[in-house]
Amino acid sequence: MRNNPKNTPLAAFFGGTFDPIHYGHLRPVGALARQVGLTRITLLPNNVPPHRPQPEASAAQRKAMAELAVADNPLFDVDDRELQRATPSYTIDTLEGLRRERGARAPLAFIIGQDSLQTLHLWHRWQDLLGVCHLLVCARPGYSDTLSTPELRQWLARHRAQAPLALHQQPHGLIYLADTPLLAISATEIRQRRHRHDAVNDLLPPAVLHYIDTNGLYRQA
Ligand SMILES: Nc1ncnc2c1ncn2[C@@H]1O[C@H](COP(=O)(O)OP(=O)(O)OP(=O)(O)O)[C@@H](O)[C@H]1O
Ligand SMILES: O=C(O)c1ccc[n+]([C@@H]2O[C@H](COP(=O)([O-])O)[C@@H](O)[C@H]2O)c1
Repeated sequence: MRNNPKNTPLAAFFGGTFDPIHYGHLRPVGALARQVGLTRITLLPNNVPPHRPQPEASAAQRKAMAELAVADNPLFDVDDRELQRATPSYTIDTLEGLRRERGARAPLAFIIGQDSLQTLHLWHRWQDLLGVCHLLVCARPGYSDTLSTPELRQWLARHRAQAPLALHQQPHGLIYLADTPLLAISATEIRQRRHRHDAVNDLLPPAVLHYIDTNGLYRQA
């Protein structure tokens, strides 16, 4: 594995449907940034999520909510490249594009929650992901640390990083399971609460809630 001779900072991308973005996204990745020493997390809202029903909010609305959620936080920015493609937002395609832009030696990471790790073997070309990036995994309540298939368990054991330092030294190839706070929040629950006209203000940033209200989002079941 080639190392990182120029000490390029580890770039971390956090993909999601973000329908809508909520504290269950933002708080674990904030803790992850402190643990790993990330100076920038780039949110990557997807256009056509590969393995789930299509979002209720439009791509433009989900992007706008992501931007509002992080407007006051210099740790984050938003990259809308997946919104430019009408085809399914396969993560490997996006990461290969980022790798081409950044060169072979720059350290690159993709952030997922524990639920995504459990189903990673269903992703398009999942076995190629570590050839392009590291995977940083946030804990999520209700999803076990033990992976669902023997294949995934062996793959994790082969690639697991015990400490964050190696993530900065190698350009790709490691999986880091971070000890992040557990937040039992999902976008599904937020949409359902809105459909029932129940409050959601404790679950997402006020600017996002204001946008949801102003645009009448998540009112039709
Ligand atoms: N509460 C949470 N804790 C940790 N990770 C989370 C949490 N919510 C979402 N994630 C992670 O964030 C990424 C994007 O998630 P997504 O936008 O699908 O949110 P979601 O709340 O799971 O949405 P939905 O309920 O619509 O499926 C995924 O990798 C997911 O694992
Ligand atoms: O590449 C794939 O096959 C793939 C399958 C499922 C999810 N993903 C990506 O994983 C991220 C989290 O997905 P989701 O559905 O939980 O929002 C988001 O960036 C998706 O585009 C990617």
